[in-house]
Amino acid sequence: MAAFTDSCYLGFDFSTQQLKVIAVDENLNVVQQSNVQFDSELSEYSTQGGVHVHSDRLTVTSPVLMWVKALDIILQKMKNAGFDFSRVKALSGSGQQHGSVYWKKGARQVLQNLDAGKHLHELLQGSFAVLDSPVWMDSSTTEQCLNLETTVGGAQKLADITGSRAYERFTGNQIAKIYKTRPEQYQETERISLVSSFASSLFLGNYADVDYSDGSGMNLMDIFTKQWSQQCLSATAPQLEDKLGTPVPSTAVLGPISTYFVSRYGFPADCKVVAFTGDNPGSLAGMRLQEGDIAVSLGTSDTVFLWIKDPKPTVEGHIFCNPVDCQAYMALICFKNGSLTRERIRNECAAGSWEVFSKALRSAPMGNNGNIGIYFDAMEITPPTAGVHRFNEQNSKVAGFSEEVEIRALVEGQFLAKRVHAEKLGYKIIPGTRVLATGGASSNKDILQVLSDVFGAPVYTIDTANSACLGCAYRAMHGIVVEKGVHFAEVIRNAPEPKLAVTPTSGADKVFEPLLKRYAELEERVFKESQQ
Ligand SMILES: Nc1ncnc2c1ncn2[C@@H]1O[C@H](COP(=O)(O)OP(=O)(O)O)[C@@H](O)[C@H]1O
Ligand SMILES: O=C(CO)[C@@H](O)[C@H](O)COP(=O)(O)O
Repeated sequence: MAAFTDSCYLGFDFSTQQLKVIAVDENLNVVQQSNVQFDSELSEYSTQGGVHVHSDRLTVTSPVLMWVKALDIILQKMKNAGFDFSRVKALSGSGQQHGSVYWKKGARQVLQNLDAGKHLHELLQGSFAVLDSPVWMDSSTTEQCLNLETTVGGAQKLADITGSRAYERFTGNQIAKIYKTRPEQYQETERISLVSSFASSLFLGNYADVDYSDGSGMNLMDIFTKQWSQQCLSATAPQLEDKLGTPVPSTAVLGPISTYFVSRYGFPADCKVVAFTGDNPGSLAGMRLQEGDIAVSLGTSDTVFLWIKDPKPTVEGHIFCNPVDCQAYMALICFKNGSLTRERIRNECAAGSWEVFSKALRSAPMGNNGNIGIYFDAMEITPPTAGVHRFNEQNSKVAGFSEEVEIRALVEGQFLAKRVHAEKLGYKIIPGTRVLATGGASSNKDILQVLSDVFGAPVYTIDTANSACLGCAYRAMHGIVVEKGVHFAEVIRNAPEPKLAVTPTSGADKVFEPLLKRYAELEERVFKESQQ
């Protein structure tokens, strides 16, 4: 029997639609979970899906004070539930990737002198030079992307340095836009954080450095030297290095928790804050990904990611530094039209019910009688194009599908896209490949069945869909022993293994092989037509 132990570790996730937290004990058992939904529990900020989409349909931001208030609320909820904060030895966390926070001159001092009698959102009201933080859904910085690529010598050259060609949502391009369109606010900015390092700054009571893994999503850091690229910094905005701090290993202990949390919630004074990272890197840690596995995250965005040793950056997809092993990397492809598009089709074709949606998935045949759909409600990232496109089995465009066909076309199309783009980057599904699914939609077995059929591989899940939180609770635990040279894998050796959720339906490979080819051709056609 596992030994009883009182200590525990917290992992937070500041994701797109909500703030979540998980506590694990020394035996890696989850002992507490909580969350705060931005739209419903912080309705005063009027977000939809956690964000504000601006009138140009390209600019997407979130109110930074909403995230601060969410932290006040979640800690209060834990306190009300009787959670004993004095047990917390270390904490870490993650944030939606690429988003940026602009701290106003003087904010460091405010962070260092927080009055434990007041809420954080009251204390930090005047601490941000930009109140609406650009987030990963933003695609308004094409001009800045072109400028950056031209300055460094092209898209591939930029990918060779930073792991990615210029992407609109990447933080450097967002900073360049702020500098150009709001120069006074840029001048007023003392420090720029990612959502992840902003969140760790709150716990630290000081500016926290950006970690290598989330820092790889900025188009500013050299992923091989793990330092800022001077060429990229100077192409982005003046005095930028001063505002960014220094990148640190994702395993770094940043310091003890701020006295604010000690006095207000009863955290121990020596509770350690371990560097926060991106939500996808956090999930990589939580899912116990092994080489050869493919992770599919079905959160607000859909992402596909892998653990890799020898990165070869290209102009499609991203290479990030690995969050748990400084020698390794992770490859990632991001799809913007994930859960929110599934929700739209659910609302239009399944009376707003996931059960009805699932029933429709089960009743339409695998392969959907050759009907294929591409549903890019918002400007997609992979590939960068927008619009809804439906094709019948002869590849002719059709105006609409029946409700059942529409639902299956959406889910099959989303997974065909994932496999097509992963294979384009050279990833092969081989016997023994495991697909590890996570994120909100991974709780839906009928969606996972389609994933398994399209990938021709078994799909595994872990007990919680919040793998980023879990991974960060594990990372917090690792932070305590990392200086002794203990590897992450050793720390999580006794964590529960992912469990088999579904296996491919017999005959799925024959159905999907031709569809993969057709999907790739149709998507290419849609993309080319959009460029004319
Ligand atoms: N049963 C379900 N079937 C399909 N999707 C679901 C189901 N339950 C939740 N979801 C989706 O999960 C999404 C939230 O996933 P989550 O990983 O928590 O997102 P994020 O971390 O980006 O905030 C919701 O937008 C919702 O569409
Ligand atoms: O942009 C990316 C990854 O590059 C997104 O995956 C964001 O990190 C948002 O994550 P979710 O809130 O959808 O989990």
